[in-house]
Amino acid sequence: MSQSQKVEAAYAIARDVFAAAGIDTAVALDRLDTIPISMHCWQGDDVRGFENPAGQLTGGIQVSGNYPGRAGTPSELRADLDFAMAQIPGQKRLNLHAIYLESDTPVARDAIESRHFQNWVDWARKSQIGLDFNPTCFSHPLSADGLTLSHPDKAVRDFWISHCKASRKVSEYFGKELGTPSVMNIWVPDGMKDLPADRFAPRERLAQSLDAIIAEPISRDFHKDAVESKLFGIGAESYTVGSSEFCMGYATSRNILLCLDAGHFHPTEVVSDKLSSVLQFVDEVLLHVSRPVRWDSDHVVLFDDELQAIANELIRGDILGKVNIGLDFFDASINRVAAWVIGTRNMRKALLRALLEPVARLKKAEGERDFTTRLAMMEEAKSMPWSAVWDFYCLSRNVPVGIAWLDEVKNYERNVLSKRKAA
Ligand SMILES: C[C@H](O)[C@H](O)[C@@H](O)C(=O)CO
Ligand SMILES: [Mn+2]
Repeated sequence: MSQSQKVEAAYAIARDVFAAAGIDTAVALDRLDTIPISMHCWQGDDVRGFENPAGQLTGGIQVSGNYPGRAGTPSELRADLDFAMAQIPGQKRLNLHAIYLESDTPVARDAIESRHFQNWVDWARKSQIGLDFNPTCFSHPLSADGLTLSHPDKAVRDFWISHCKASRKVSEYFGKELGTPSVMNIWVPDGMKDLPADRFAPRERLAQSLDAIIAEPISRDFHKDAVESKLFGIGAESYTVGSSEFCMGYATSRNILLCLDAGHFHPTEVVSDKLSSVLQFVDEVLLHVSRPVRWDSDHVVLFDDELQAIANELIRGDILGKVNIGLDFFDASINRVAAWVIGTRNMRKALLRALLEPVARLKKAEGERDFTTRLAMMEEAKSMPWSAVWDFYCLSRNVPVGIAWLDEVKNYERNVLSKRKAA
């Protein structure tokens, strides 16, 4: 029996097991195909971008590791993305930051235009994927004291307001060109290392700046605004201007998207439990699926309990139409392409498992207050043969089955990454 035949035979058995539990695996796989996952460009080059790649990463985030083979040019980054995406089944998008612009001459952040991203748009069109966007409010001299949109100096605030306004235009362009709205997420690092004497004024200024940014209406057919909260950053341990309450209140009152980053909350809080709360008050959410290890460390997403809980919420709550799935991690201690593949395949795998859950039966048991049945079914679902369905999914979507993708990545490392000049 060939490897493919073994995968198909295992799938045939699994399909019958799931059918007996009332689940149609073919329907689940078709649905899985349509769920976009927005991969973040910044895993490929340690959040350097092409504006000033030699500059320092600031804003209280940090990439550690020096694994060889980092993408040093836009073409290298796109080649790495092409390669990574070919190892991952299902619909993908790409999430770009403003510092990934391309220009022969220096471009100030407040002067970025859609033409600086034309190569990305052409690439996305060819790859048949949508683009998402982010203004970059860090790694810049005018963010050096840790404040941007909430800065007390109006000139500094105005600079970042202009950058975010220009970014909205780029985002709108993406949506118009690619026929799928671009979600533009505003995250600012603003905060203070030590106890502030005035917690009010910076938040008041941040709200005013954001109001100025989103003042011009842009059709949601092309562009969607989101704000991302955070608990703390390096150098902003005592106070974060864009806290969870701030962003939740802002997104709710201005009718924009709220971005929930899995690493941006107190250690015992989980994003999976927040979705059903925040969606009572905002009509759309952006997820930054990440993995905090003791702090907002942005480790590669694992196939762990919280990832599964997030995926289960998306399916059990029937909220896929309201939640944009994005990833946010950056690890330079391992092969960066492998990091994308591991994290994104894990997200997709968790979605598959969630789609194979007997949701109707679970809800029925709960409705009848039969919590014994609910718990028993949830536990049995874990050992259902979902992995045979996953292997078949990969096989039928022409991506490597099991760990076969690692051989591909190792070859790519040998033939491409190891020959790179980028330090
Ligand atoms: C690079 C991203 O914009 C950044 O990771 C942001 O989303 C964040 O999570 C900061 O901690
Ligand atoms: Mn994030």
